[in-house]
Amino acid sequence: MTEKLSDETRGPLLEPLFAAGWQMVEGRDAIEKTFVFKDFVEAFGWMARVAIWAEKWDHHPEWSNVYKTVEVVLSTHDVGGLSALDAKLARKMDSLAE
Ligand SMILES: C[C@H](O)[C@H](O)[C@H]1CNC2=NC(N)=NC(=O)C2=N1
Repeated sequence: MTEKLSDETRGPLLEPLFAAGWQMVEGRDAIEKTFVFKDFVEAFGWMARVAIWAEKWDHHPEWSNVYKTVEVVLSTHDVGGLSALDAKLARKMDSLAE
């Protein structure tokens, strides 16, 4: 069952993501990161690969794409804030962008 991150669990899960360029969304329990790729094909290819994992895990990003830039916000709507699924999807996004 998905649960909102507790005070004890959020530090260890989120600190590595902050070090990797993620940050808290102002006024919301959500994380955001802007990914910039070489061109549109790279950006959209990455989105397609992420989408397969998102669907597999039934956990979907809020994102927008303009040419080679993808702005991502992750939060768990079912719990009204961050859950471990957001950290898991963020790590997958980072590894697929490498
Ligand atoms: C019914 C379905 O499983 C839920 O609505 C899933 C789908 N994808 C989701 N994605 C995200 N980011 N948060 C959710 O709470 C969520 N819930």
